[in-house]
Amino acid sequence: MPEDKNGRLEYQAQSPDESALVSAARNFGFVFKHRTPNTITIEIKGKIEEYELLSILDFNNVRKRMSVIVRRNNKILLLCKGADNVIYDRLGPDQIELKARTQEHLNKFAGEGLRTLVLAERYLDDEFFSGWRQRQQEAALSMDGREDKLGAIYEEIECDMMLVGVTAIEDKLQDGVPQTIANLQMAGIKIWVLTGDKQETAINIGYSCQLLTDELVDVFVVDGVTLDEVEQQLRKFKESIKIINTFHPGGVYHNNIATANGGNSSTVTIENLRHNAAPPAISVVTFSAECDQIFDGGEKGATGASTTATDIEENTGFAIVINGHSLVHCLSPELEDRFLDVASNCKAVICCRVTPLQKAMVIELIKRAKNAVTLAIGDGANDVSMIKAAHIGVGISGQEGMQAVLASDYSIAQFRYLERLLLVHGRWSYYRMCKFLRYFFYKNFAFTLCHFWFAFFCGFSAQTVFDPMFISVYNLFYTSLPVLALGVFEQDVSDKNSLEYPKLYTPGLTNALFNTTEFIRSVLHGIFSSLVLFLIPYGTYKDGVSPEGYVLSDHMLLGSVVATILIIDNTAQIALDTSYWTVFNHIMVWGSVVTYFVLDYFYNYVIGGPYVGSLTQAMKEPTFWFTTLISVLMLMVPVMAFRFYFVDVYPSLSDKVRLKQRMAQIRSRQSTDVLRTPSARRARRSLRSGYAFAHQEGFGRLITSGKIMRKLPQDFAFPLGLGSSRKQHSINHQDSLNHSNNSHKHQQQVHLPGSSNGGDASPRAPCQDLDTINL
Ligand SMILES: Nc1ncnc2c1ncn2[C@@H]1O[C@H](COP(=O)(O)OP(=O)(O)OP(=O)(O)O)[C@@H](O)[C@H]1O
Ligand SMILES: [Mg+2]
Repeated sequence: MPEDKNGRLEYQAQSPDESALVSAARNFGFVFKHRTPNTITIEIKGKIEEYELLSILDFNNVRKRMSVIVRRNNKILLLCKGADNVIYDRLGPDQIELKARTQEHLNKFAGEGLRTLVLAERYLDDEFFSGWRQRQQEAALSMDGREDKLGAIYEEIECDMMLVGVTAIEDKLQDGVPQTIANLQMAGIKIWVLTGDKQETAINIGYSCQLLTDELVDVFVVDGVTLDEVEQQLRKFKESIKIINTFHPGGVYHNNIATANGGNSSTVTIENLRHNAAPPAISVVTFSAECDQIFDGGEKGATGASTTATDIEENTGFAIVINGHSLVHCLSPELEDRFLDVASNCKAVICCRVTPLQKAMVIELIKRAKNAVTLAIGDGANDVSMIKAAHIGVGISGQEGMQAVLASDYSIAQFRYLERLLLVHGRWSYYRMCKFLRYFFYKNFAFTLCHFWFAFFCGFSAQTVFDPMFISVYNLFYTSLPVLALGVFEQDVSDKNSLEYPKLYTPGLTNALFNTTEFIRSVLHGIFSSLVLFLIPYGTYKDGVSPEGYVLSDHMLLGSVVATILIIDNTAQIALDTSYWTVFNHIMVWGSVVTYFVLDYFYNYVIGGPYVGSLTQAMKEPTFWFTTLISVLMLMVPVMAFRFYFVDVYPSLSDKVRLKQRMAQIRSRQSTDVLRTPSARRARRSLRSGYAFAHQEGFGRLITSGKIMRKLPQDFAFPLGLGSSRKQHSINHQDSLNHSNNSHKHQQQVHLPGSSNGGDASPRAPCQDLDTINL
């Protein structure tokens, strides 16, 4: 539809291709002026021409073409545009030379990454057309199988056409696509591109978004027409992979050894990388982070998650490009295993000329056969089925309309925001959820099992150790909000660092933060806590008498004391777990303890609960305070020792990044608020000497000066203070190894072909080496 905007014609089109074409024609002096339901008016070099519009043969993704039938000067003309292979199959005879020349142009355009459309025309005689129209109207009115019937009728008329020519439209990548893909790959996510474009265009896009690189050993192209051909091609590729793996043990084979995965997985699918301001989005990317299955025969080693990611990224191996007609066979039950086997060995998978249904089928296959978590991202109506099929559907709102957005779970405005969605929000969400769960199990086991131990001392009489009111509101009032605040606000590293170190994402892929082991650990921790919580007060108060001669060994007093220590322990525990303190966390955590005492008083004294006076009496005696202190120390010291040991000796990437973040904070705080006081100067001096030391010996000795120790969060101060320089050496060694790999990679990235096509001149270099975290 042409629209007059301030004297200039603007076009509203169903597809951005079309608006680009009519705009270009307008700029060359062929203006699409006006349109009514039955007429089209154009202006050719100032001369008005009017066409009668007889019929529109709509586009769909199966037909991959569309036509209009128009009449002018009593001649009926069919004009058709569509995908090259589809139009070529429907051309009349005797155009061999024209076809060959056009094919050359097509290849050239597609090789440059342009979206091509082939145009053709056919003059129709009146009689044939009226007969056809009759049939078309009948088919259009039929109640069942209308689509198929119309398809067959369209087929009748869209044949014997004359080739007119070919158009090519630049479909620019959106900003930041190569960078986003690189970072997501580094995060251990596997990417598949599913596009309706032709093979050459798809490969070119693959290069410009750096999914395909010159580092690849081989790019396999599957274009077989029959099942046998496709099978043979797949078999051949499998052989090549085997041979190369044998001869390049440092390459892909290396991955086989090092990939470690808990058997779970995650796959992600993506669509549309194109620029909003440019013609339409065409690419679909599928991600899969199935580390253990990606590499054939990969042994499950004992390596950690970050190692897995390193190995994935080092896999320069293979890429596979599959054509739509071959994909049909690849998705058949006979070949799907073989197909997945080869695809899993490839760093990049690109499927071209794929129909919307096939996009969904690919995802279904990955979900089913790989047991992977999939994410699909796309912007067009042709991505809707894929977005619906994937576990997580992301729609990009852009020029291709809102269908994808409406079908999706998340919608974003640009492809590059996916990085933040996954690496920041996705990661935080997982981290929060796991911490929440671990704490939740812990606190409930610690609470519940006190009754179990008490059963041994109350003759299994089913008497409860706590006040029934306490039991009812323990989870509701005293311990729910702190863990909720943790579940909402917690973050181990900042968003900036999450993006800077994509490998921080990998624990999620391997379910490292909450799994059976973690569950058992929480339960054991709960059991241990409940033992201390019950037995220490029990031992203390068993035959207890106060100095004034009051008997302290009664059930209610014991119950009150255990409950109080339990609440204090829960609070201390969540305070230790919280690494990101907001004002809400403070209110919830400390407020919970205060609430406990206030409610206990209110319930017993004001409402008149049965435990009136028990806690008050206990609190009057030093015994209570010592018991509380000893119990809390016994509960917290082992936990802290255990955590500090691991943070210090086996720091995860997240620990290291947190430390770096913390140091940066201290530095900026040092330089701003307390600059001029003598103590600040001393602190800075010690910080500096700490740094000097840290550079030589790792960060182990950094915290030896008291000033800094107070500034670090508790879970860092101790481990660092206790740090052994021996271990730090090994960490540094590992870092330097990573560094050498990484600098090698960066060097290679400079030479990537098509990086200039990315529309992303100064991408943020993916920073994934651990040694940047050096102090
Ligand atoms: N409006 C149209 N008119 C005629 N042909 C079209 C039109 N839109 C697309 N085509 C042809 O049909 C093919 C398939 O289109 P489809 O929408 O499935 O995928 P795409 O837009 O090329 O890619 P993507 O899957 O990345 O969106 C296109 O490559 C193009 O050749
Ligand atoms: Mg499209």
